[in-house]
Amino acid sequence: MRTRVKICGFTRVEDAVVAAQAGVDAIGLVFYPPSPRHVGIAQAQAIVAALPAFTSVVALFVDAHAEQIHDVLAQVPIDCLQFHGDETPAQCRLYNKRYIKAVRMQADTDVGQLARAYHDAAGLLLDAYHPNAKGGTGSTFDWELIPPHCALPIILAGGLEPGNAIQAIQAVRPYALDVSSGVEVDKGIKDAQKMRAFLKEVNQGDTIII
Ligand SMILES: O=C(O)c1ccccc1NCC(=O)[C@H](O)[C@H](O)COP(=O)(O)O
Repeated sequence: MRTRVKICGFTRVEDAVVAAQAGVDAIGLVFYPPSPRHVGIAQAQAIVAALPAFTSVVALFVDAHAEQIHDVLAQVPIDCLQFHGDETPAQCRLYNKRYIKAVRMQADTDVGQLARAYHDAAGLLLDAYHPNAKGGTGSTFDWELIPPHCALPIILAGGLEPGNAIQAIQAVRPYALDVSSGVEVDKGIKDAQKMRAFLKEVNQGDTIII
């Protein structure tokens, strides 16, 4: 099975269009005001309206109030939610939407236990831990912490870039890769060449494995 790619943290229509043309599977929109990649409703609507069919839209939240999430869902066509905070399984299930639970990996993180707790998630996104940031840090983590088998699709994130995508695919064999900082010129500003290079590398990685 080919490795899917989500590029996260778009703030500009033109960047999302380039990503879609290059073959990205999903784009991520950050609805978390402290993030430099945060988008408002109008900007999110403009980005989604510019996308072709079959490019999924993932909306990312960090411990958001339910009203904020309902507000986004009512106004922006979202395919999937992504929770990056301390949301419980019950909170993730409130919206009748497919969801991804993000986990910031530490030495004692029990991925198997999390997969059981969030058993109805569409995937577990495994990201680097940082004491002061919830995501989008550009840091990798020790991929040895990921168990070889998991009941949920694994979405590998954290410090990916053109240059380590093949290595990531070979080491982890994830369902998908998720990248943000590694394809940017600045936070929220994507680099067309880096996005294309990343997607090309993932295709190469899949070819090597097959
Ligand atoms: O991107 C952000 O600013 C962000 C802020 C708060 C929580 C999550 C955030 N991003 C989540 C993502 O899905 C990123 O793509 C993921 O953390 C990987 O980021 P990076 O290491 O920069 O590739």
